[in-house]
Amino acid sequence: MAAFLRKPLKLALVQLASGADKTVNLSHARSKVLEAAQAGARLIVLPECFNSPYGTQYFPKYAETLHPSPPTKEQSPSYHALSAIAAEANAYLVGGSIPELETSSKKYYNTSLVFSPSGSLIGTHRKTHLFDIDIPGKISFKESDVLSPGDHLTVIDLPEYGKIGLAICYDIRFPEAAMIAARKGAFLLVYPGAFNTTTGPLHWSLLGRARAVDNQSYVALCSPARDVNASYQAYGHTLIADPSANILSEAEDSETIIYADLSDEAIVNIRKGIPIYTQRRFDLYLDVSEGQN
Ligand SMILES: NC(=O)CC(=O)C(=O)O
Repeated sequence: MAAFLRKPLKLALVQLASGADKTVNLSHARSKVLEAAQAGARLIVLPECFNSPYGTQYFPKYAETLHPSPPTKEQSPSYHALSAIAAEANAYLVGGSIPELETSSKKYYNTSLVFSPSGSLIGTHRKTHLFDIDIPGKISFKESDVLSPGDHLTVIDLPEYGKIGLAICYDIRFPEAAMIAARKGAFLLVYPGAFNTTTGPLHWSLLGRARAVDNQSYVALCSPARDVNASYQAYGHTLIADPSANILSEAEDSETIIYADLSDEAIVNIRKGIPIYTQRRFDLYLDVSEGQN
């Protein structure tokens, strides 16, 4: 079996505490990413909306322009900060996500930027499934009031290590995208995400483990730390699941960094033991949208 992960990798997920001040958030992200790099992490992940509070009322205020790429520092301070932080840390950096304004279409997106250890942008993902839910008496949220959905699935090659699938938060509820990334060879599925205190206890860990067991890949879910004064309270519980769906590490709800050592053997062994990869009947479910009314 070909290697999915070419050499062992220490992964760090930063459960960052962010506030209203973007400049402070960026400099705080820098110090936590450098701390993770100092501990040996070579792939470091920040949470969804890591440089702002999370909420539809905040997206326009905090949005940055990313095109044409590279943007100027005025257009996107976060782009330049993340690029510099990745280079200083000498690590791959999944820059959580930030609200993006595409000036040509005047559309807003929830966008993740990924940088190499030299500080080059190597991938982006715009959240493809928007968080529009209504659970009476608990939580109503409608990202689509402000945001537009991205229209691409994202797999990024980290040259020394292999491929990662990248998606954002609500995207995890759609197993098709995860399976496509895994079948393209991703050893890890990364989700910066901000579940809340209603859906988090119900589904966060379940979905992380489900995507791991479906795909026999590592899964990383990276949340902001909970801010009890915020209008939207993130669940926290940043976690890393292995390809057998064991939770290798899980945070509580306050700021912290969690780590895991990822190896190719863990992927190869579970795929040998429970060989669903070769047992799949794609002849029976070529087009899963067929059942749609
Ligand atoms: N915030 C999200 O995008 C998703 C979420 O909280 C959920 O799916 O639950």
